[in-house]
Amino acid sequence: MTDHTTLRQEIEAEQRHLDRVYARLAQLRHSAVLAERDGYQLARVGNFGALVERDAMVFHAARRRHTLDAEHEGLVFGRLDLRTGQVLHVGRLGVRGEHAEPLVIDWRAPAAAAFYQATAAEPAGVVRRRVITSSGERVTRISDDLLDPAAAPDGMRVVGDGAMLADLSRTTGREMRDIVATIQREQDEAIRSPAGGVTVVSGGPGTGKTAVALHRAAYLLYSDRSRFAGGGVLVVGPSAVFVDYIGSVLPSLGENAATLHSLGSLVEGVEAVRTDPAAVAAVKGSLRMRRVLERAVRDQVPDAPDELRLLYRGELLRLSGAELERIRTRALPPGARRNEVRRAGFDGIFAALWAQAQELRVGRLPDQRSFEDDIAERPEFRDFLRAWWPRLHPRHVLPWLARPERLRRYTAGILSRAETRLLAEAYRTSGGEGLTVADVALLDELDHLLGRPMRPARRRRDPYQLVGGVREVTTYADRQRSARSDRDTAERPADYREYAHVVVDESQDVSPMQWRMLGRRGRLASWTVVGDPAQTAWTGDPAELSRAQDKALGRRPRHEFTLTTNYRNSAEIFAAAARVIREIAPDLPLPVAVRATGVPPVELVVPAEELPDAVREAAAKLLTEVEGTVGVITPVPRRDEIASWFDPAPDPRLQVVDTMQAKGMEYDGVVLVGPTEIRAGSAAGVRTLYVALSRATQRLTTVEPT
Ligand SMILES: Nc1ncnc2c1ncn2[C@@H]1O[C@H](COP(=O)(O)OP(=O)(O)OP(=O)(O)O)[C@@H](O)[C@H]1O
Repeated sequence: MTDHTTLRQEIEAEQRHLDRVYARLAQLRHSAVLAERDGYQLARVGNFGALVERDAMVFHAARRRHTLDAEHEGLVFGRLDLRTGQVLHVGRLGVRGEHAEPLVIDWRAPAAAAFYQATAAEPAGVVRRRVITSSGERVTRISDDLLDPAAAPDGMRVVGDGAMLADLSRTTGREMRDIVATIQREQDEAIRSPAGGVTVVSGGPGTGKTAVALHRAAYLLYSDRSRFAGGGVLVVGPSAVFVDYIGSVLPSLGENAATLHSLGSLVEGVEAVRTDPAAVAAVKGSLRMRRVLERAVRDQVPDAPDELRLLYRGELLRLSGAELERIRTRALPPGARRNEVRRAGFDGIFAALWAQAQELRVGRLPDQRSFEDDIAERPEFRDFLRAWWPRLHPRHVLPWLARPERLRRYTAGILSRAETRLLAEAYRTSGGEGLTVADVALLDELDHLLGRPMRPARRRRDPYQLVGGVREVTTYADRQRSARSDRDTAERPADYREYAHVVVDESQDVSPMQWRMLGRRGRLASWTVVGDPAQTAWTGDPAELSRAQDKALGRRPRHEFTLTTNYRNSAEIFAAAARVIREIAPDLPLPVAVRATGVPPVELVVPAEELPDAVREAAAKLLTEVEGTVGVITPVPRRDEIASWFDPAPDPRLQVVDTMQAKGMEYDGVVLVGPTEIRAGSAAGVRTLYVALSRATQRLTTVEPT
């Protein structure tokens, strides 16, 4: 029998299993439709527990099936032949046959762990591990590892040539892919780490930290759904470009219960994408900004009325600017939240006016209560209160920092003169350009310091509403879940900001003020924090940074994992990146890049005036050499200029990003513009260059102007 025939027979055998699975799914889907049509009476008959389970299974099956239809990804991707003779198929969701026999085990279930963890050295009862690749409902490839040859029964066949490498050689798209079929053992350990406490995953470029973080979110949602889907899982990445890139991984795993945000979009209604120069980001991100903002929130509003005049029964009642200021400061003791003690300020005004009215012996003075009612009715008095002590939004207060006189007062003794100048300049020049990512943490801090005026309660959502225009499979379990989550919503504050689990990606770039912002969202949460200190762009105080991180993460137990294999870069490309980081960290342990292409990076040096043509040509060349995406990575200040060289865009596969937006990203080909400028751009320039050099899977061209 030829190898080819063996392979075909094995593929056919897997196809038969896959057909059975899809047939069963079709049945489950059908019964879900029936269950829905029959209404919710079902829950009242028969064994309650069994019904709930069946409903849940149907719900999951249909929902996941829907996702899979959309994703065209393989439902079943693995098979384990165990020493016991048992055969398990591993897939994206669990499916049971008509007699409750497992047809597919969810990859997150304990029984599937061996698929990722078994090795030849420690086979964990697995004789043969098979990776099954399919397209739609057809098996296209299989690839085996014989882990325990001694235990292999006669006739067991071993086929294929390494699913992992085949997977790594696939073309990079604009969106990250899930790695569920080829998760490696060290990654799996981090993914399945205990749900509580803080899981810290570190590792060099391309080691799969982001992939691990996202699969971990899916794992947690599976292993304790009520806790994590009810409370919410927040996934935070550095930039909007990055969040777009990773946005489809969780849905492809059948998960829609996580919330993805960039650091620039964590505050409701804000979507900041601009970044500050490193020196400015270091000031805005410093914990000292908290003290600066504390002063700001206690300050007078600009253009506040400087006196109050009120004619009452023929007498002029008057509070001077100094009196108003005394009342204001008395009503706003240190630590009080301005928006929450507004009432105390108003009471102070009423009391002062009443005292004056008594002193002036205003004729026919009613009792104090009626006096207050009288003046509270007056529109001009209400206007005064609104102008004197308005309800402040963080977006009202942040621009106060753009006023040099105010900024000097707020920063005196806290920031150095040079830092104050940097900040003043940053706010002066930002003019109409809007907020930067670092400003968002300041807004969040202001929100915290100002406090929130009570808001009207939100309307309850109809738990049986249409989802996306299509009625979701609604089962008893579904309705229970919906009722529960509605209750949760009602019990949470209207500004629901506390999650059950927070995943922080590219954590090395989270500033101290941003850690405070994250900490507020995860006071009761468990955490997954992934990052690589060698890639940090932070140029501020490192001690302050670790203090802020420790504070956000609290005293929860930490579980640390290190990833050691670089799956992204070709060995040739990573060697170029490694040379750069070695300049400042000669002893840093670096990951091993597993894939060689035989193509070294290209280094071009061109006269400055020829730069646009050279960059365009280099990009055009890479677009012909690779099938997937090409990234043009620029120094931060030149992004818009260089993007204009590609207007109109020559190819949808091309993206122009600056070095900050390039964080966490991946392209098949990269044109890196101005390595020297990137290196000199900030105190963290070498690290930033290291990040930029480690973005490409196949081709890297650097273009240096002279
Ligand atoms: N087990 C795996 N199987 C297949 N591909 C993998 C595996 N692990 C990682 N990869 C791929 O390697 C690439 C890099 O992964 P990822 O972006 O998660 O790395 P990272 O550690 O976050 O990188 P960086 O720190 O440079 O941003 C991705 O294309 C990812 O799909």
